[in-house]
Amino acid sequence: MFVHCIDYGRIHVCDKFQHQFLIHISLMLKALNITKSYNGKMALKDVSFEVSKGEIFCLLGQNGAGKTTTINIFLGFIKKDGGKAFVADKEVGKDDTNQLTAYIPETVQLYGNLSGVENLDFFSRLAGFEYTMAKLEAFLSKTGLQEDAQHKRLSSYSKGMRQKVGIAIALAKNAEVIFMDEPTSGLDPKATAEFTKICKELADMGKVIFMATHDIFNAVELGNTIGIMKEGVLAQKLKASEIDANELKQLYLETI
Ligand SMILES: Nc1ncnc2c1ncn2[C@@H]1O[C@H](COP(=O)(O)OP(=O)(O)OP(=O)(O)O)[C@@H](O)[C@H]1O
Repeated sequence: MFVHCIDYGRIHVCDKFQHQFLIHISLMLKALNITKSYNGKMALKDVSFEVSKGEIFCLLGQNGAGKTTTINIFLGFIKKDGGKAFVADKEVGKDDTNQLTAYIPETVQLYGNLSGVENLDFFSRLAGFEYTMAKLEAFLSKTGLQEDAQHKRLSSYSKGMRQKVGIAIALAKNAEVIFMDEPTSGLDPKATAEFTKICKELADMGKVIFMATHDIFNAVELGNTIGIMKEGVLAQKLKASEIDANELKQLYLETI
C-alpha cells in the first residue's frame, strides 16, 4: 500500500492511514434498500446493490429512471429518505466520504481562463493536496491529455479534453470511487474509445467506476456489471461477460 501512496505523490498522513486500511476492503459501494421521493413521487424504490474494488458498474435506464438520483445520494449531494449507502467502510451522511469519491458529470465544469494544469492544481489544493508541476503534468499525461495542451486555456478544450482533466482531478485526489454521469454523451467515437481505455486503466488500478449511461454498446464493452433501472427500481443486474450488445439491447427494451 505504501507503494500505492508514493505512486500518487503527496498524500496527507491521515489519508495514508485511510488508504492503508482501504486495501483490505474489497466492497467499495453498498446500497441497502435506498428510497427517495421528490414532492411525494418515488424516484428510488428499495435500491440495493454492491460494487467491489476494480469493478466498473454501468447503470442504464430511461430518462427519469433514477440513475442520477442514485449517484447524487452516494455523493452526498442529496439526502435519501430511507435505506443506507456506504462507500468502503463509511456510511454516506454519517461519515466523511468526500475524500473517497470523485465525480465526472456529463460536462466537467472547470475554469475556462485557467490552463488544464492550473485547473488541476486548483482543484487538488481544494481537496487538500499540493503537487509539484511535474506531478500535475504526470496526472494529466496519465489520462492521455497531450503535453502541448496541458498549459493551454480550458476555454480552448474539447469536451473529451475537459473530461481528461476531470479524471486527472480524481486521480490527484486519490479517489477510490469515481462516479460518472453520461460521460460519453456527445463524444465522438475516437474520444469515446480513449475514454473507455482510461476507465479500464483506472479499474485495473483498483478504482471503482460507477457510471450512468444511455450507451448500451459502451456499457457492454466497458462494464463488468450492468444494471438496468426502471421507474426507480434496479430491475436487472447482469455480468457484462455473459451478454453481448444485441442481447443487452433486447433485454433493455423488454425491461424498460
Ligand atoms: N430535483 C428534483 N426535483 C423533483 N424531481 C426530481 C428532481 N430530480 C429528479 N427528479 C425526478 O426523479 C426521477 C428520477 O430522476 P433522475 O434524474 O434520477 O433520472 P435519470 O435516470 O438520471 O434520468 P436521465 O437519464 O434523464 O438523466 C424523475 O422522475 C425526475 O423527474
